[in-house]
Amino acid sequence: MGMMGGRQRTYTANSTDYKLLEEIGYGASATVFRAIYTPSNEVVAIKCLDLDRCNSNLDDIRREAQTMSLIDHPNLVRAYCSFVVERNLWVVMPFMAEGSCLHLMKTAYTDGFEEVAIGSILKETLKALEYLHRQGHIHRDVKAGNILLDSNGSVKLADFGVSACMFDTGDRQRSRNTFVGTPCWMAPEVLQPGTGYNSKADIWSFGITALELAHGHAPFSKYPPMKVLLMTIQNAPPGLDYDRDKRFSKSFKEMVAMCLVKDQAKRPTAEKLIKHSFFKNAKPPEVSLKKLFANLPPLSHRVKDLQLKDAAQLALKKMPSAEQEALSQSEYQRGVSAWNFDVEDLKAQASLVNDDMAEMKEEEENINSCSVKDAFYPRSILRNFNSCNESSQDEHGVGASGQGLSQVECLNKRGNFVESDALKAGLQEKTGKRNGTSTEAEASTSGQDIVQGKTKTQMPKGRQTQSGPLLPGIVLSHSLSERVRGSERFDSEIQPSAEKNRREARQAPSFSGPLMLPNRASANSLSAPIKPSGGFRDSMDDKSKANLVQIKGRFSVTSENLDLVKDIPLSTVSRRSSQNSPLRKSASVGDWIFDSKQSVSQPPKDASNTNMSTSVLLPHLQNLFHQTSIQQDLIVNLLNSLQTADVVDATQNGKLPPLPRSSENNGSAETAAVERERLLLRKVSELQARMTHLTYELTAEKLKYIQLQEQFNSASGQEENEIKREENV
Ligand SMILES: Nc1ncnc2c1ncn2[C@@H]1O[C@H](COP(=O)(O)OP(=O)(O)OP(=O)(O)O)[C@@H](O)[C@H]1O
Repeated sequence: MGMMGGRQRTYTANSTDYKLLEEIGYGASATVFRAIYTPSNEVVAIKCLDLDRCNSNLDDIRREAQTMSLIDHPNLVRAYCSFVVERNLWVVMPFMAEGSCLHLMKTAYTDGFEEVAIGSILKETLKALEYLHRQGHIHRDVKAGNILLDSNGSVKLADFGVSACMFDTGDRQRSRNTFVGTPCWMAPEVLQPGTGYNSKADIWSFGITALELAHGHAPFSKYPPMKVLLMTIQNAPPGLDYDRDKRFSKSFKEMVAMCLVKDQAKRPTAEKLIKHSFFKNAKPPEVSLKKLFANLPPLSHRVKDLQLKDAAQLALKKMPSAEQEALSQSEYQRGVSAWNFDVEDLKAQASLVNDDMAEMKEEEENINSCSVKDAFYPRSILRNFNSCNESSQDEHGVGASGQGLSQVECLNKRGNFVESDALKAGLQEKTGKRNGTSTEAEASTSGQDIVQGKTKTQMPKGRQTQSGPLLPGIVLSHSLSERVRGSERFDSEIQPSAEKNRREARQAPSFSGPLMLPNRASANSLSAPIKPSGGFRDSMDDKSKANLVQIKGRFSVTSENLDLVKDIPLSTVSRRSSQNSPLRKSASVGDWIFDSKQSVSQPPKDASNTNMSTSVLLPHLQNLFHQTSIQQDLIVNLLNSLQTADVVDATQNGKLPPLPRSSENNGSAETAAVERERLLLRKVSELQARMTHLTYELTAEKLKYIQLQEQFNSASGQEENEIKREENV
């Protein structure tokens, strides 16, 4: 049983005493529900943390839970009690009817709040920080998502999941050299391992939160975590812009600038900051904040709307990029061909696809960066657990106990992704009632949403309601290996879709991949290496494989669209015939080489078969004749162009020594002239050799042509004879 601070109201650690109502929020590792505590009929909030997704030292969880239950401040959300239900930890807290500032902004204030409201929110938050810091704690996750509002306008800072005790020593002190929190809000010194940090890290996050409340989003929030990390370390600190943010006062801008100083030593303490003129003028929250939610639907409706939005975005993210590409192209075509398109709509759709593809990359990067991050910083996202502990209600024992808030390592962004994925899985997954209890549990989220006293019956017998105070024995009763197995099981249950997504993303064509050419010479790229195949082409269907030469941006360019025969008059040669031609382009040198085996020693089988009817043979031979004459022309053209181009090239490339300009250096001029002559001679002999080679090819082609003519003549003679014979008969 837990008590409400030092006051008399108590809360039992028994899940059957709580009726879960609708979902009111969700985060990386937890889902929060509105609930009724039946013994007193009081509305509370219950945060259900999935223990399988938290990978922490359970002793730390217990210590942290004990410590957190001792925190008591009007601007801090404290836990009434906590207990384990199935594989979840339930944390019972006061219900904050208007949810988080982040939710509120997403719902109705996408461009941020007015300065008056911001002033009140920040002042209350700063009071909470001042208290925490005085108690020796660092919150480490100050952000709009963790600032909760009640309908009377009161403001409370929540989620101590990543908080740490400044008085920690030894291992726990060292652990403050780890990466904890959400990158956008994290101070430079937190992002640089080894630097060490203190409560001033919260002041930086507080400054970022101020910008978040002012603009509706945190600076750099569109970028992937690793980029945010680098930008925070390398760039000048973000701030309110004197031109763009004209609507904000000088004192607000000044206060933000004080918080966002890179050198932590130069940042003010919470105690000092609260004395700033910006806060002196701040209005009481009940005056300035109530009107923010005056005309809004209840929190549960807002949360549902946001979930739908998130789900739609996720669905788009899951769409393989090829489909997105197709969608994008079809949208483009539809828009362009209809001529009645709404430009704004098109732009929005295009940007949606674009953004989303960027986000998909981001997602991928997040996954990668998380593993990188985890390698650098063993603790990524940490969460808070709180326990009710009847025997530890000493209000002042926080620092004295020396037990700092533990760090509870949880799954990273991937977990976040899975969480969103798991939304579909329903309430039972989130509340520790997974096995065969879905119907009842789901019913609890619909309609009037009340799960009257069903929680107990929903528990599987074997592990039913391990409720009671959060003590090591209880938590540890799930042995670590069991939890690891559980974690694996969970991963395998939920991950396939996430994994599939990632696989799909990986298998999707790389838009920045190399330029792939079809397996034949492209006449306008004489020096380009020809790749007969490529990974990229493998992912395409055969038809597009044959034609695809480049994919860039959102639209693929196919060879159909390209004039491949710009420089040399190959356009008359049919593609197929040029492919089968004995003349092919050498990939390495760009020379035309002659496959004499194919052309001379292996006369066409069809042609050698004199029994074949002339009507079949004739078009074939005509075609060959046509090809051969084209090839003859081609060789002559090529020869001519080579003879001139090579000399010009050689001079331009500086292979030949320049002729001396003055008569002063006669000796050196003579040497240069000799050298030049020598090089020219070599060039001439090279050209001669090439010419001989080409002449050989030409002769071979001529020979082939004569052979074909002979075959043609004999075939037509035979046919004539046959016709005559038939006539005679
Ligand atoms: N006591 C409460 N009353 C009302 N809403 C709450 C309460 N606690 C949490 N919420 C809502 O639930 C959301 C998620 O809660 P919380 O931040 O504790 O989860 P989390 O998993 O730690 O998330 P994150 O990792 O994003 O911080 C909050 O942003 C808020 O909207």
